[in-house]
Amino acid sequence: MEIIHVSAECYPVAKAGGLGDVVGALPKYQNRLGHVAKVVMPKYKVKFLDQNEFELVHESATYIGSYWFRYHILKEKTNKLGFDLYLIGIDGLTDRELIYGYDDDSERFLAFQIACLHWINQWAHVPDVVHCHDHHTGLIPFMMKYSYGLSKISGVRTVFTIHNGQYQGWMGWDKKYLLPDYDNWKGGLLEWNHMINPLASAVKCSDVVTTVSPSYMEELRHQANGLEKLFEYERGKCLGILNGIDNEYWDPRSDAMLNTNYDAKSFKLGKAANKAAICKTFGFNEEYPLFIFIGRLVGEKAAEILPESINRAIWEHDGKISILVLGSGDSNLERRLTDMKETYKGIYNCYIGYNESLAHNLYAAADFLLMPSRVEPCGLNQMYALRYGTIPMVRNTGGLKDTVIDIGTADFKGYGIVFNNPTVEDLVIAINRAVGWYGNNNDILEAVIPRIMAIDNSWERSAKKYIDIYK
Ligand SMILES: Nc1ncnc2c1ncn2[C@@H]1O[C@H](COP(=O)(O)OP(=O)(O)O[C@H]2O[C@H](CO)[C@@H](O)[C@H](O)[C@H]2O)[C@@H](O)[C@H]1O
Repeated sequence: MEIIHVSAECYPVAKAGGLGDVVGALPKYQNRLGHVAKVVMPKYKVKFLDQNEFELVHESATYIGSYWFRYHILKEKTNKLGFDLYLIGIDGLTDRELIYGYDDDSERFLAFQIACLHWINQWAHVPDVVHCHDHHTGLIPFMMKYSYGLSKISGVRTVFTIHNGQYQGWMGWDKKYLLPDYDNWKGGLLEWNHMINPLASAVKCSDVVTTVSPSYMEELRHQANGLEKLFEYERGKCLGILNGIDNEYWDPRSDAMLNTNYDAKSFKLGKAANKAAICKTFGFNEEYPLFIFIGRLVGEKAAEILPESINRAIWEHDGKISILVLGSGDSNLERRLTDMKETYKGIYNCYIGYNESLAHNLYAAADFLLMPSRVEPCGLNQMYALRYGTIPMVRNTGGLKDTVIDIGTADFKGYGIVFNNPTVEDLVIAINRAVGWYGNNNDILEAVIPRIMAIDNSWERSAKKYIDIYK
């Protein structure tokens, strides 16, 4: 089967979060199952472009509204990612340093989607499946089915995966004229609540809609930033498939970014060495339990409860804990987290920004990972933490619910700390449990760590499930 993944992110080319991880791994595992999975994404101004070799495979021009634009397609030459990677370059629109955050993001991603389909429509053959990810590619299923100029691919099956249903790509109807001419009777399929809503349109027009965990699929029927009724109505074609992780890339035995590599046998020394290095860098006491938070500093991650929770936890434990935050997002929150560094020198620290290598070292060094998420479609951090022998502390929601079992349940088969509300109270109580565990029950911790490191959350199983739905 030939599968075309279309996405705004793909690690290691360009990543802002978990979407990049998934699109950088899933196609590789699908290829190993004997299929031909390819990735098409915008050509941003990123280091990956300069550090790798590409060949020009296509050049053409088409319209966005009445504006005629040229585009070109580069293919990475060596297949080093385990799949064919195609970058669509549109001068003035895709060639930016950041993936998102520009005033003309709607036009940028719309032009990317139009160019992508314009290209595929010119192939001598048609692919079996076009698999779109998140709202940046959400207008593709509609355009494939109803744009007059794309009739050659109108019968190709489409799958749409929701990694984050909070962002929907809303745009006003004034932008309707930017889409290639389509059957006007079908215009309602673009709309939700008087706006063009790419995510809603993809849910309506795709053959199958997936979310990245079964629990999140359930939750969307009750909480979907305005689309609850749509998910209820379309439930027949929606299903949740839990994300996997790339076990080869996220492997403490061979991870080249780590200070010290280790496995389930040498974890005690290995994690201690990594912890010592991080404690030295951030000025912490190695004796105390190290808590980390990694992620976007936004409401979905309940990041705004961090400052008060950190305050409270530090006071309750008399400063005998270490807490490190790695993330970026809301600028007020960034400032608050930065200001607190001075007050809690040696106890709390933060790194505001994106740092892939630091993230790897933190998963390896920490004792506990904090994930109080308000909404978590799947969550990869908790799975990386498990793989690196770090105990996840998660709110009971979405994919976190599907991947972490509380240590206090299920005949001691659990391995994490689970709490119910994204509140300061619940997070501090969870931290109290963790500190108690760390101080008094070190034997239990030592028994749990090799067990969590052996949990298989790899992509193999989920990659097969996607193939089944394509079939
Ligand atoms: N400042 C920083 N520096 C370095 N690395 C950082 C970082 N901030 C985040 N990361 C990394 O980005 C990834 C975050 O992935 P998540 O899946 O936890 O969240 P995200 O909300 O981005 O993804 C969305 O899509 C994914 C994929 O489907 C879902 O799992 C998730 O629930 C959904 O919200 C991890 O690899 C993490 O290490």
